[in-house]
Amino acid sequence: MSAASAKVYLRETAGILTAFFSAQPFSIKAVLGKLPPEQRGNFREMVSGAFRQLLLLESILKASCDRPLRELEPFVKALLVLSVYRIYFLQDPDYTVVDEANGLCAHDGQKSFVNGVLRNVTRYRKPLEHFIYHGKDTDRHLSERFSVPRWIVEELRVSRGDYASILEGLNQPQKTFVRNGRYLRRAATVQDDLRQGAAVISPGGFLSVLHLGVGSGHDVLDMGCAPGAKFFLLQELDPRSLTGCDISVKRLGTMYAEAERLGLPRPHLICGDGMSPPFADESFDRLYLDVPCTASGTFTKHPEGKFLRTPQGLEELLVTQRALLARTFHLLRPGGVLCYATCSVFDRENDGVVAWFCAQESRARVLRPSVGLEDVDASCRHLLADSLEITPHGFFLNPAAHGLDGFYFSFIERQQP
Ligand SMILES: C[S@@+](CC[C@H](N)C(=O)[O-])C[C@H]1O[C@@H](n2cnc3c(N)ncnc32)[C@H](O)[C@@H]1O
Repeated sequence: MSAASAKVYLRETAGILTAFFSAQPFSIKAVLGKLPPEQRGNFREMVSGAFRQLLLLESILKASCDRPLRELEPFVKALLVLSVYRIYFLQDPDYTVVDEANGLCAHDGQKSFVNGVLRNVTRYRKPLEHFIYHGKDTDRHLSERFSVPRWIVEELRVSRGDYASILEGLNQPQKTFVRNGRYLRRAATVQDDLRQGAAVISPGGFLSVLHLGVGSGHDVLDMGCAPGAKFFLLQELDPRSLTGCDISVKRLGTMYAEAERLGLPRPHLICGDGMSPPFADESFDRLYLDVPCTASGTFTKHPEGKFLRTPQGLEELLVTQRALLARTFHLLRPGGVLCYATCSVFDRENDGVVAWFCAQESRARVLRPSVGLEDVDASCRHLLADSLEITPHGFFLNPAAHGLDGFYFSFIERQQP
């Protein structure tokens, strides 16, 4: 790759980090869309890697910088974080990193400051372990080791004995899965897989849809359906009717082209709010409810999410999740089944919501179908087998075992009166 083209993805990565440090909105997806295809992999690696290790990178920088990091211009901080990531995690040659950081500086003042800090980083280089706290405060140690805000460590610790392993699993690069029809396998090269008609889906999403018990005589609703990973698998199961509903017209809009790409009939989609659903009660036999959540199970894929979520945001989501479950349950016919799903690893968003709901709705009963893996390619079946846990109210794809996306699902039947 030429030096000039190398700079494009570096500049874009620095741009994303600058926006983040300035508390401005940013879109990694939008940048991916405008980069030439051959630069996307480098950009993705760089931006995900920097967010994955952010707290550790900041610790390294603090040791080499004579000013508090919060006083640095966001762009300069971004450039330094990125450079330290390249030096420590990509083992890029020091001189290339310094040279390319220089090339992105706006003026000589920036250049000499960046040079000075990076000179300290490389001259007094110490192993990564040196920058991690190793004292008695385990939460602090884990927060620094896995570069995750402390509140996330605490949220996991209160409900999961294996919280350290989950944090480790979530800090790995993503493993992508795709399906062809109703068959799941590891992606080879995602772009090639997509060209050949595969669809990306998380292992947990795949298993939850297949075990909802959709039959040819069923009317099915997918609430919170966009952009459609589970919807299109539901469509493959060929129910009597399938309706997708989502509050976001923009997200719904992408689903028609995706159906066409997959060779499926034009989907029946309705823009509506699950809090006041545009359907009569008792209209459906099966309901897939993919609620908005912290998406903490997808920090492997979107490590920036670790820093965008907040404890306050989690509390608000819990209120929404309970309300959506309570409201949509009435859309089921007696004997119907709802799948409550999240891509969260926080127990309060998962079993916590289902337990709360079952305690106040006498007609709700948790079902425990046996979740088989026969539709999963033999070469990766063990990954799912090791990761799938039965919880008090549902099933949990645990990232601890192999770094798969965390996912939770529970099947709740509306009992006959
Ligand atoms: C986890 S995402 C769904 C992912 C989707 N099921 C899939 O498999 O591709 C949650 C979705 O819920 C939608 N949503 C959030 N609040 C909603 C509400 N009150 N009513 C309906 N949809 C809502 C969001 O727009 C978002 O598309």
